[in-house]
Amino acid sequence: MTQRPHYHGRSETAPSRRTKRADLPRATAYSVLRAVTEDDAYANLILPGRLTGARLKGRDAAFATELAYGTLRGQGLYDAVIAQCTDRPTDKIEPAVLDVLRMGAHQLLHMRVGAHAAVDSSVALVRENVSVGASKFANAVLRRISEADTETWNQRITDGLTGNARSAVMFSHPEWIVRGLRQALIAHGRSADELEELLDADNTPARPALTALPGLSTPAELADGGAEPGRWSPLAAVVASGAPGDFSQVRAGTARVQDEGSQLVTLAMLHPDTPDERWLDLCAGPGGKAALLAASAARRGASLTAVEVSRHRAALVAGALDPVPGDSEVVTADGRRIGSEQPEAFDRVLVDVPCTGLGALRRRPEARWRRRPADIASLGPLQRELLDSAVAATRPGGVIAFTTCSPHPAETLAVLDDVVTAHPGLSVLDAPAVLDAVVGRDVGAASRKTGDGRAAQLWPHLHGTDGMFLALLQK
Ligand SMILES: C[S@@+](CC[C@H](N)C(=O)[O-])C[C@H]1O[C@@H](n2cnc3c(N)ncnc32)[C@H](O)[C@@H]1O
Repeated sequence: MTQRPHYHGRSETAPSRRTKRADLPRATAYSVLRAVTEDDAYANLILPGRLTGARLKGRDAAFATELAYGTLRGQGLYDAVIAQCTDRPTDKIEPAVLDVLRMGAHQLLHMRVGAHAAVDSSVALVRENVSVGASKFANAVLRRISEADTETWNQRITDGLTGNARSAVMFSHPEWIVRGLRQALIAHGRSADELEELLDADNTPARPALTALPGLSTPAELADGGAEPGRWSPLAAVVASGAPGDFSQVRAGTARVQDEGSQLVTLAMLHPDTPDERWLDLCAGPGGKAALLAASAARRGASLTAVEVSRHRAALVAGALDPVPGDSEVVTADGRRIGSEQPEAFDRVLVDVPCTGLGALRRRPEARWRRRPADIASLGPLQRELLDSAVAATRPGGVIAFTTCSPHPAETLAVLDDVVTAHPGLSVLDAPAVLDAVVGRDVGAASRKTGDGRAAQLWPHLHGTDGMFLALLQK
């Protein structure tokens, strides 16, 4: 059994004093957990506003962030621990109390918070937000958790478990996702021995990466503001401390928060040789890749059409394109219709299909608990129809980039195989070689061979990026 803890806090030091009242960082993290549990909120969308609202900065903001995100990621593991400390099944514990217990367990087992501070502040949260009676229950459970160390708890909760079931508890993932990620490693030609490293990477907070939009800002300017160089993308800078909003370029929309994996797959579709007049982004919301495409199109004299079916997300795309000069339009429409409405009209087409997001779990702390196995099957037909539409919308000789932020073979290689079979005129380009050319060195992203080329797969545990999949097709 591995000895390491499986969570890595950005800030593991607590507001230090022993407390009988809930302090502001903990109360803020708790309010985020409640919104996620009660209102299906997305933690990464609401947390920045809650931090600002509570006027938390620096160390306190980092502590609240780690508390909220770490608790959400570790929920499965903490529920297994809590289940051993009470006769009450976790689904019979009042959710407002369970959120505090999970947050307390995170402090006790994976942050360097003293036991008294972790227990007392949690008990205060329950007393202030639920009831005195419930706070006594929380006190008893958390004291029991504090009586053993992390390693002892790891042994207790995995006792008798093997294989995927053990990895699921140990690394706090639903078992069906562990199974899917194991299948993904094997399908893309990697070893299943990497599985625990991959699960561990999902529990490791990612530092935000920025894209300097070509012609509008540069990585060097972002470095002047304190960012560090990116690892792969020629446009990347990494926020080493503080928040992305501290950069004037981010506030102006000339640099954007964007994972390096997303930067690379977007740059890759611009690499193959083909004329540049009209470009299409068929699934554009919220607009990260569209902004990079629009800035690049402006420099090549091309135009961009960004299609998005959701009105709300189309508005986000419009906001992302606003600071970018050049010829771009946002169309609120079903991308499945574009192929028949505008056949053979575009030179470069991006199809960044809706997917389970299993490659981006480290940046979406609660996503692993929201997704269901049925999502994979239900997204399959839409992914194929969007790709078919993209093929129809591409002019002969044009290039299509099929991307997902999931490595699951049912959402990547199986979709690619079906589309290549349905359109015998398509060639599969060597996407890993294109990524190598974009980066200027060996990226090591080769997946398996498909048709006359190869798809590429990036991995959180190998590349430190989201698990982006890329296939490049030429019509
Ligand atoms: C993975 S996201 C795209 C992310 C985007 N490319 C970016 O980098 O910011 C998939 C998007 O496809 C949109 N979508 C879903 N079904 C669609 C359809 N039938 N036509 C067009 N867009 C669709 C979703 O609303 C979602 O915004």
